[in-house]
Amino acid sequence: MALLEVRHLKKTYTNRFGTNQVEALKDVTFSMEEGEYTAVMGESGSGKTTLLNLLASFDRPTSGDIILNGLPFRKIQDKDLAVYRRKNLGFVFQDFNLLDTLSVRDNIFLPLVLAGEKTEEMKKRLSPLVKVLRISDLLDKFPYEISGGQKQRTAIARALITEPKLILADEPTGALDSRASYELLHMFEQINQAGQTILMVTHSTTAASHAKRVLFIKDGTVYHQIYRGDKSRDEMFRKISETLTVMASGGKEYA
Ligand SMILES: Nc1ncnc2c1ncn2[C@@H]1O[C@H](COP(=O)(O)OP(=O)(O)OP(=O)(O)O)[C@@H](O)[C@H]1O
Repeated sequence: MALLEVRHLKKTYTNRFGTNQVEALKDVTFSMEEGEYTAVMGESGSGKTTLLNLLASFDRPTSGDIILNGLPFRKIQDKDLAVYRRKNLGFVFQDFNLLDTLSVRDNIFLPLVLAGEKTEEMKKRLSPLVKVLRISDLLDKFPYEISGGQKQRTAIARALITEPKLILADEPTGALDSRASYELLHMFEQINQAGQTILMVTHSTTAASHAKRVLFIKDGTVYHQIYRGDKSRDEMFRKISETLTVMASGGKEYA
């Protein structure tokens, strides 16, 4: 059984008066096995954020299904969604979303505090994580005292500490310089090699070339996908660039 199944997902936004409709997702179907690392790419307005919001259970689809670990989101009541999300999903955003009033340590602990986890368990999970992410020395600092790359690594620790089934990353390198981006992508690869399933939305061909698979969204549907297989990263980068060029020029080739 796949870890994540997305079936015929459709999302139509309607304005308040019901006079204007935008079909952001028309019919998106794909699945992800446990341990996969998938990047989602597509032009601006193609529906990537919409897809991520639905996968994050921040919004409900117009029709279609999202099934994580055998449980359709449809069956989860609105009042239970926040707890479900906290237990099963980890989030890494472009702008880190750390709280400036909390130390690095407390930012990382936050989802476990909200879940009522015991202090002992929180500490046990923290130490291996911060070692891998190289933020052990920063735990008593505050977000405004650390660099962008360090903030993003803190955000990754916060996402991983709940041991989520799936990490959803929205443009995680978007606010980082090239060195910090490289470090983050390297870290994602390490985390993935350790078994973590990751889905990352990105505009960056470099970022996507680190993933094991790239899904291309165009006009609200899955237009094409590339598997890394035994391709080198350079080769993967070239394939992604070619696909983006074909897509931008009307995209008949794969349609
Ligand atoms: N809340 C909303 N209400 C109405 N239309 C929306 C809403 N959110 C998105 N849309 C429309 O749905 C379509 C898909 O938007 P979406 O934000 O998912 O694209 P995207 O691929 O993430 O774009 P970008 O790369 O620029 O972030 C666009 O036409 C957008 O204008």
